[in-house]
Amino acid sequence: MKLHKGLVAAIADALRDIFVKNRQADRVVEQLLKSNKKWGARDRAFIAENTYEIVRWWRLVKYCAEMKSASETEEFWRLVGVWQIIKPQHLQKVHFETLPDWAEFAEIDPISIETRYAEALQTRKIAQSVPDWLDEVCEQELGKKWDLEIAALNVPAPVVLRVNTLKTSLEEVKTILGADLVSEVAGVPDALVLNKRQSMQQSEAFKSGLFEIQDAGSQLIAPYLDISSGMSVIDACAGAGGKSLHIASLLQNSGSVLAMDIEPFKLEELKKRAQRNGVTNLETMLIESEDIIHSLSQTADRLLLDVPCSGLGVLRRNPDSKWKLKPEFLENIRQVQWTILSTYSDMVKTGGKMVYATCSILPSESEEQVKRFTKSRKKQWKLVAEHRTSVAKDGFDGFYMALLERVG
Ligand SMILES: C[S@@+](CC[C@H](N)C(=O)[O-])C[C@H]1O[C@@H](n2cnc3c(N)ncnc32)[C@H](O)[C@@H]1O
Repeated sequence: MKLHKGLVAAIADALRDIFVKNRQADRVVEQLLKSNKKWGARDRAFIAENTYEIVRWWRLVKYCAEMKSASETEEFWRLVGVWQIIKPQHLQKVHFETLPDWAEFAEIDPISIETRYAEALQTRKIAQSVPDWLDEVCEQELGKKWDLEIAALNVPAPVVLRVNTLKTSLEEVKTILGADLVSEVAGVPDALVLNKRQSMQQSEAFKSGLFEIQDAGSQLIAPYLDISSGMSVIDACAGAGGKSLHIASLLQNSGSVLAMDIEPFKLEELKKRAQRNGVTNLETMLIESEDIIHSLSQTADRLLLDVPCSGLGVLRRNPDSKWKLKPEFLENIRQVQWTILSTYSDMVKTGGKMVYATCSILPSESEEQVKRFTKSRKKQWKLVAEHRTSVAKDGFDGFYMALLERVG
């Protein structure tokens, strides 16, 4: 592949938006590709791939370029050039022979970059591209496991579909998409993984609600609630409803799903998705104050608390969150998780069950919160089971789920 100035300019602009204007990487790439219809499929793939790669390996690329930070367009051009030099070794991808002889790349010395790259590999936080504070927190909480986990979290994730059993079956979706293009996932009955990455949102099958895009680890959470037909289920941190829709399909539209959140725009998106999915047993409710929670005391057979978290378990899908996450956020979010767990749990009927879930690899957001909860509510709650998925261990995003029963 030959480097073209137009493509490098596009990647440099995207990086500037992400790192200087602090915009979300997936939005930036989506908007960039939409606004330039003249690029062909290969160009689009090149821009998206290289932008995400540089975001993922940001610290490593800057180290090799001997740059502390970047804010000017020419600095982003240089970083794109430096990435082209280290990429073949780093990702074992054959790319192109030499960097073009452009004025924008005049300051790049391939030999010193190779030397810096070899040095970088000696230090995990540079080689794996993580901020100092995050490397410390994860090492402290995970010990040796952190080495394997961060290496796996730096590999792009596959595209996984959840077949919507309200409308179709796994076999039917396999036939529609082509049985040789998808694979089943052991232990996750509605999941199909695409053998080759591609966007599915424009397909007719998606638009008619035959499947949703949802990681296999995430697909284990709704079934963990141990749902039976006719139950009333509350999903109290429903967001745009990935798991609410799954709950509705497990109920086969019987009983009820109450999807709650503090963000109205997420619930609006959920309503559209529910319609596309053929869901008829779901209502949404905006949490405007804690009074709403108290008014629902002892009403749910099942409660899902898919709490807000660091998102460290889904880093391979959102590599920019490595740079956007801050220690203060982590501290604050643990407090929010605790408040949700200790107050919202009251919505469960005695004899009912709840799942507390995070997409975090950190015990402090997960196991430790549940331990603290069961210890302080010994007479009311008992832990039935807990489970973790891990990119390093099973190839799924890093989710934690605990099933608890209300006994008093
Ligand atoms: C991990 S996300 C949920 C993802 C969603 N369950 C899904 O499957 O797509 C956490 C959600 O909690 C919501 N949230 C944050 N604080 C909350 C609170 N105090 N009460 C309820 N929801 C809250 C956020 O708006 C966010 O949508």
